[in-house]
Amino acid sequence: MSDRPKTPLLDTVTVPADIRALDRSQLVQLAEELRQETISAVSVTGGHLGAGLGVVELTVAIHYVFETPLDKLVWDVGHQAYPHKIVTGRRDRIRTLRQGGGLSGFTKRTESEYDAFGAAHSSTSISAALGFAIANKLSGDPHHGIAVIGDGAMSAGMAYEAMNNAAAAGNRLIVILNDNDMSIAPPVGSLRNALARLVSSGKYLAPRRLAQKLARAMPEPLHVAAHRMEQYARGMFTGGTLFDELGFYYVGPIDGHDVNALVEVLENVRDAEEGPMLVHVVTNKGKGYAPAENAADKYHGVVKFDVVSGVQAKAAAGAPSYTGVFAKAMLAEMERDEKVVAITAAMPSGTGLDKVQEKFPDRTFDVGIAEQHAVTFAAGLAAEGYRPFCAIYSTFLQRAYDQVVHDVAIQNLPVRFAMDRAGLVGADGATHAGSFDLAYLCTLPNFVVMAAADEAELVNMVHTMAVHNSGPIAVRYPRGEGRGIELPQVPQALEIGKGRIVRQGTKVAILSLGTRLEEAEKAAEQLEAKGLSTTVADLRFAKPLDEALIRKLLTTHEVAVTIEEASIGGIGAHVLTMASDEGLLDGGLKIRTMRLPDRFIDQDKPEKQYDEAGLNAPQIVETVLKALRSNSAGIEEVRA
Ligand SMILES: Cc1ncc(C[n+]2csc(CCOP(=O)(O)OP(=O)(O)O)c2C)c(N)n1
Ligand SMILES: CC(=O)[C@@H](O)[C@H](O)COP(=O)(O)O
Ligand SMILES: [Mg+2]
Repeated sequence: MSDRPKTPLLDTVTVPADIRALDRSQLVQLAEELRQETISAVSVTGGHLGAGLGVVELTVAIHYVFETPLDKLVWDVGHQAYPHKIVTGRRDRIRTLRQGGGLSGFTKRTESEYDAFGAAHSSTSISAALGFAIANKLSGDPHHGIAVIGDGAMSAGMAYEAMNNAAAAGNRLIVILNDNDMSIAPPVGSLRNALARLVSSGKYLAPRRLAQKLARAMPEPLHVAAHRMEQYARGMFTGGTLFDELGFYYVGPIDGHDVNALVEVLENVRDAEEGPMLVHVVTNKGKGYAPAENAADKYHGVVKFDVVSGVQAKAAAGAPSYTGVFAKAMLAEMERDEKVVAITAAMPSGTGLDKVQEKFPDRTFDVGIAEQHAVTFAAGLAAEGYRPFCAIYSTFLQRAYDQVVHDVAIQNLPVRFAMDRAGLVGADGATHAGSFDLAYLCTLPNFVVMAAADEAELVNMVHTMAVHNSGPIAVRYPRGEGRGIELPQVPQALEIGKGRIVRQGTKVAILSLGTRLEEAEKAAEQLEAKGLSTTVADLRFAKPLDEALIRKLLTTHEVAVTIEEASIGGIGAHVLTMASDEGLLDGGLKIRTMRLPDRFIDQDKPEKQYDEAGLNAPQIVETVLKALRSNSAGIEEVRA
């Protein structure tokens, strides 16, 4: 248990009104105590640390200047909101972060009135804050919509869609750009250079401040001319024009760790008649905690750690992660075929492509937080004969669905999709669960969709994708470790649409897709022990179905159960559709589908989440027994 820091001033703060009751001269101390409390809390919970440490002063200044929760504060991604949670009535629960029944690791409307908008997927904050701003303008409410968005999140198109529409909000919309020159990895693209120019032009603030003072001192007609001069002053000296052209009044760059400077600027911005405003603050990710500041990733995501040394708890040496196996398989494919290229959307380490980038820097592309662009960029590469792998988490690929349909499926272009984090993901909770990729991909003509049941399967599936060049193909695999089984030395290309029997029985058939196979095999053991001979099949392909295998299983067993770690609309739905189309249900077959429930599952340990989802061995056994007890009407007969 890490010793709690001494926080005499923070102890007097429960909600932001308590901050606003303080003297401004006390804010520096408050910020430091808030930083120490954040470090202490995350040392026992793990989670996102660096981003939160970078916005401690900003959090204090925003809640000091603005009348939250009446002013609506929207944190982009929300991973930096732990200090915000501590000063908005949740300090007593901050050590339950990202745990079952505890606080979410992101902002969440149902958790607090101070969480104006839920987040976790990036770059939504300006759109949401604009919604609040326009609502206030329409209702005559003088309060603001405030978006705090990072430089990484600013690389997503959605941010520009929102800014393009923002002028209508006038002074009700305030965007605070938190520029720490970091995404999860260093940021990419031209925006980074534009922001760097802004930051390096520190002298800029003086001329504009001078122009402002002039503008205010002049009578009306000259005031307009001076205002225009002030606008040009901005354009002349900095890239602030980027935001000016989008209709924002650019203010910055400001030292994001100088709480007094922040308060002064935010008070001016709050009271400005002009708008929308964009305040550019410059911060350090991991600020105030040396192990984070000195880490390459600035402690973006950490497990429990020792506060004094910063050393993170070592996970017991287990099986290689699916991500690591994927990266290794990608390296082999890129060695073998120079046409194979790899694309990530700001997740090089999360997808394992950082390892690939080291070896093949010219054939590995980090496009920033831009999944839509990533997919169509890959489609362009495929159209030109390359073999692009888009490595995008299942949940983040949701953002690029139209590009998947319109640019890839309809044109039948051979883009490969490596969908990591498929299924339930544990501490990140519902926003990051990869629940829907089977539903959203298996409806698409031309697509081949696979699910790896273990890490050996994943190696063969990556190879299958590399050599499959006649249309789009996707593989899904979960977060975390594999089963610790031997990997194929020479990967084998799988026959498209062919599943496999992993255990032969006669009475019960379990049709598994993906890594629930392990639970299916356990369930088969338990059923055999009850005298119920059980077949287990790994379908491997969600699309195209192995119709011959499925037909055989459904016509030679009394009970059939499908199981997948995916929402409704996955393999179960497709097997039932095939079975009903072919009349395989007419002969009294008892078939049940097991899938994720039709609700969002909050953060918890993955095994607990799968228990809650009803997808573990005991629940498979129970499903089979209930089916056996049911009569022809499907009604469970109660034993006398
Ligand atoms: C659509 C989407 N893609 C990817 C991610 C993964 N992700 C979480 S935080 C982050 C980096 C955000 O960088 P920035 O906005 O600069 O915030 P910082 O961590 O630097 O404070 C990324 C890529 C995400 N949350 N949402
Ligand atoms: C905040 C965010 O979206 C990412 O940092 C995400 O939490 C990473 O997830 P993994 O830890 O599964 O890579
Ligand atoms: Mg950043």
